[in-house]
Amino acid sequence: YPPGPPQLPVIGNLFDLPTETPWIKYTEWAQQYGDIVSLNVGGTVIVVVNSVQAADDLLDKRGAKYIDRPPVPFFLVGEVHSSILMNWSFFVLIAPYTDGWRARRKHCVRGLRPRAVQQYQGTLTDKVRHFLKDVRAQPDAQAFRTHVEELQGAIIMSIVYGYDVSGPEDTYLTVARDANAIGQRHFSPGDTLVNALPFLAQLPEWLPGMGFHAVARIGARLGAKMVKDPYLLVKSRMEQGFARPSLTRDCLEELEQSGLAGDEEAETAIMESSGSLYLAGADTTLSTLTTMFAVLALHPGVQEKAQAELDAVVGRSRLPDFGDRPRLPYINAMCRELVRWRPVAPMSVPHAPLEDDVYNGYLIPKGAVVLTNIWAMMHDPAVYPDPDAYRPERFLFTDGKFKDDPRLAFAFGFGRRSCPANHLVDATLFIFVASLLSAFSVRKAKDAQGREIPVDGTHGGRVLSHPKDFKCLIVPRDADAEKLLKDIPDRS
Ligand code: HEM
Repeated sequence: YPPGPPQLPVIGNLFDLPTETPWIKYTEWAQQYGDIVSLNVGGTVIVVVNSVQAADDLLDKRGAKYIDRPPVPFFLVGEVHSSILMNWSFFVLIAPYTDGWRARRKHCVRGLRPRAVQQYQGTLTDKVRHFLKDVRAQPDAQAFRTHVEELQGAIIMSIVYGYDVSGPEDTYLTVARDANAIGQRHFSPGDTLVNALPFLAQLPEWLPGMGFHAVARIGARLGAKMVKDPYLLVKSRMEQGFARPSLTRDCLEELEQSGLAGDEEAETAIMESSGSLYLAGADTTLSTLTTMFAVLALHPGVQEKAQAELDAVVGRSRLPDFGDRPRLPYINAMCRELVRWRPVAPMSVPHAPLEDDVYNGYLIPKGAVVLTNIWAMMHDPAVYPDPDAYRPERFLFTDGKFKDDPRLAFAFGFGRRSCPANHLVDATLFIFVASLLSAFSVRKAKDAQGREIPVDGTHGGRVLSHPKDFKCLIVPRDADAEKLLKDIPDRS
């Protein structure tokens, strides 16, 4: 196996396994042991891939081998374990490599490809403008997080189902949010014991510590509802002839054109791939967008440069749109630097090899848990000097033109399980940052004595990274900005 920290008999590295911000410890091990590090936890081999070269060699070039996911017992069903917990086999992100996963992934990729995302630019712009209006109405120092949460929910429901959520208590949104909360709390082995020791699922429920069964039942019910209800809404709207364009509608129309309308298996694949997207996209988007507020509060100079660019290109009499994008290199560079600075999935999502593999003389056994250390790749000082500094200039040429960096695609993973939503995230980030800074300035909040409250730019988390709680002030830039905000039409 690849080198790694020393192991104890039987339990191996059980007590070495980092739980909070594991990417920091994994990066330290990478410095000590090299590009590929291995651990052993009670017989399961964990392989951490720390460099772009090794990740590319293994997960991309040998992608067919690394296409599987290790099981997440709390989420899965009888084929893998003899007991049934949440039964979220619909969830593309965690699904094992099967024909069912392939069909579901195909819809996600198709529905989120660049041409499809272009079709959603109007929706993204509208939703972000409503968000600006919400912030103006309730500029409280911590409420921005709630507004961002509502924004990401509104974007996903609109793109996936052509459905406008009615507000934070919207029925469809509430079900998705509650299901997601259970999913996020039970994903990693450190979150739920049954993930580390799957045999526990077979013990009687009345035993102490078996409370996870009851939670799994709630998760199962919510998951089924989240997948089915909005899908049936789209179907009924299509029958009545007024379904708005959406990922689900497009997939169903394509099915019809290929003569497969009514095919239960094909329709289920569409329903389940759509139902996966809130789970995969909600917290990732939330973390990324809220981090931008920390960046702005911490870097007033960056904010000023961005606003100067917006004023020169867009002016003060309208809000920006996607047509402005090619002339806003600094805003584009800010978005790229955000993805690099605080990668939201720092250890990606584990892959699992379908068969034994050998790399540089080391064995990576079938069924190992293969983690990709995206954090180390995005913070490699040889590529990004002073990596913990937020510096958009990394992505600009000396003449100020935008300098793209293909390495940033790796923030969305590698190989055949890579994130299908990278174009959507890119578009969302751009319109979000450009619109926000046209209307508002973000500053550190002040305490009762008028002293600035420090903003902690570091992140916490286990699987996803998220900014630690912080406060900030979001104030309209001036009278022009107030007018722009007032002119945003109310939600229809
Ligand atoms: C900043 C935002 C996001 C980041 C950084 C991100 C990153 C990732 C990463 C690292 C993976 C695992 C890749 C791998 O296994 O190699 C992934 C998978 C996935 N992401 Fe994202 N993601 C983001 C937002 C979204 C959004 C908004 C959606 C949906 C609308 C989404 C849908 C998915 C899906 C469906 C998968 C599973 C793919 C599969 O297993 O075949 N992601 N994402």
